[in-house]
Amino acid sequence: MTKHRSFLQNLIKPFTFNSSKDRNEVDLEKIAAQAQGQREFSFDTLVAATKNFHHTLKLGEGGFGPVYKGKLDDGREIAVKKLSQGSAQGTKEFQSESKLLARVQHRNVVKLLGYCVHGAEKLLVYQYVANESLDKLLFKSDKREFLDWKRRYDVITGMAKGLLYLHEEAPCRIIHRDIKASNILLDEKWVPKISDFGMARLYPEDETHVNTRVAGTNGYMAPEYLIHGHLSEKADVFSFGVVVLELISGQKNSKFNRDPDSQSLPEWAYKLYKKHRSLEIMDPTLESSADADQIALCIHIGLLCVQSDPKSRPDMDRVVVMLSKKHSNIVEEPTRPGYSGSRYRMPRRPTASSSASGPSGVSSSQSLDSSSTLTATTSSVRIPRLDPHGKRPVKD
Ligand SMILES: Nc1ncnc2c1ncn2[C@@H]1O[C@H](COP(=O)(O)OP(=O)(O)OP(=O)(O)O)[C@@H](O)[C@H]1O
Repeated sequence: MTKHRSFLQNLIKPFTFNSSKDRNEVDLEKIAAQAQGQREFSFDTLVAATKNFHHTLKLGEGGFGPVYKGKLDDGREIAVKKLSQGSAQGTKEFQSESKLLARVQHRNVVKLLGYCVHGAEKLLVYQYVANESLDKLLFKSDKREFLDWKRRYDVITGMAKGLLYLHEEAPCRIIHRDIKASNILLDEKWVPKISDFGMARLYPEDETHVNTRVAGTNGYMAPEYLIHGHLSEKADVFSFGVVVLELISGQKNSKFNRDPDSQSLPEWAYKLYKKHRSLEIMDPTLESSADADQIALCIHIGLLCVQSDPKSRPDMDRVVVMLSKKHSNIVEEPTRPGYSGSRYRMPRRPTASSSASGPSGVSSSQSLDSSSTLTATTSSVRIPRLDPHGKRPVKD
């Protein structure tokens, strides 16, 4: 029996602690709990950090609300997003989703430091990313030269790795839903960081918001999401492909006008690809830094990503593998690109009563025909009218 007991004690030994170790254990738990608690910021902390949300600290305003720059007492710079009230989520869900999203950690994804709930207000606190967003660099002629080919290639590979992480490796499955040049931020070392991730989880079934963003993000939306609301990782793959083609051409898809015979940047790139002239889409400012093989490879990958049929598009895992190749010796051949909503405007007609898109809501019906152009059908998708910036429904 004694023998038996000492055997048991030996067995348990590694799992028992003396009193000082016990204390350490308690301390560690406390620290962990505090760290966890830090994910919840008090409103006062954010008021102090942003000088009461001073207008001079406003970084901009997106579809989810205004974003302010701030500085915490410990010196960390932050970006605070005040969410618009449209969230369908209650406080509890918002808190648990935000906690989960705060565990998302990747070099190519903006870090969510935490959140704050103050009465009806909900706020998200991000790490501050010093350089501008990709759209501000790429589509402004005086800034484009900062983006030589190496930097653009690094943005492409970084975005691909960040998206792969969100789709397959993060603590929860994250479809971004809004990959576009303005949601790629560059840090002081030009490392690309995907911002605004997790909005599909925080605004899960908010039709109004989804529709606002569908309309507000013309040029990047996968056709099946734009038209039928089908959201999957492949919708992100499509948007990624558009950004790749924008990075190479310096052309904004939603304002595409380089070729009167092409409705969009992907279509233009596809036509040239078919004639073995794909390099002609290259931004002239890249001439001195270009690596022709790498650019051809990226155009090929971009075209695979923007294919009309989501099933034909590669997943991000495959994209990362393809990007690591030296030459464009990929076996997959791209088929026609899907239409991403840049040139076609659906005929608008006012709805009788539209709680989803507000009094100005319009109902349009669309589908893709075999060549991926928009045609009218009886299925209904609500598309609100846009303001000149394409962000919000316009009140009639
Ligand atoms: N973490 C951050 N660090 C630095 N600037 C940021 C950060 N997050 C957002 N910004 C800036 O704040 C502004 C608003 O960003 P936000 O993502 O809300 O909107 P957007 O990308 O312009 O539009 P949308 O809501 O349609 O995506 C942008 O200029 C963006 O560059």
